[in-house]
Amino acid sequence: MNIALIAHDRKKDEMVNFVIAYEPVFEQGHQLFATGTTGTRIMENTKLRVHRFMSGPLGGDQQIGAMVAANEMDLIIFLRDPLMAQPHEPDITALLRLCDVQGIPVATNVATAEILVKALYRGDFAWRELVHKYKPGIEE
Ligand SMILES: O=C(CO)COP(=O)(O)O
Repeated sequence: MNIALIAHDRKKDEMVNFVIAYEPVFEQGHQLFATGTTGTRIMENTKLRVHRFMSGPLGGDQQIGAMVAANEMDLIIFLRDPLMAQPHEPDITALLRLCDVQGIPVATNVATAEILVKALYRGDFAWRELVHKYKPGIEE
């Protein structure tokens, strides 16, 4: 499963603590992706390997969005800061919109993230493997 982890600045500690708590689940054969600073913080605090895209304000959300558009991202945990405006708000909205276009499970707070990670552990997202297997190639 390809999993994206994204957190705004005032949510980064929460994200790091969350990933530490569920590290045994995340290390079970999943590929982890993150925006730049979030990924760095996770790698500094866990043994997990994370593919880091650009920082969010510089286009990282859009890079993850490109994977979602291609139906290559399976699960997103995006701890947004609901109390601070972000300069790249349009990118954030676009990413969440693409999740709705493709029907990708996305959590925007830690309570929902916990439910999704427990579902991941149970194998509830195994259907996504079929999506990968039968995903049509790029049309001519
Ligand atoms: O801004 C972000 C998501 O919108 C997060 O970016 P960073 O992980 O680089 O701080």
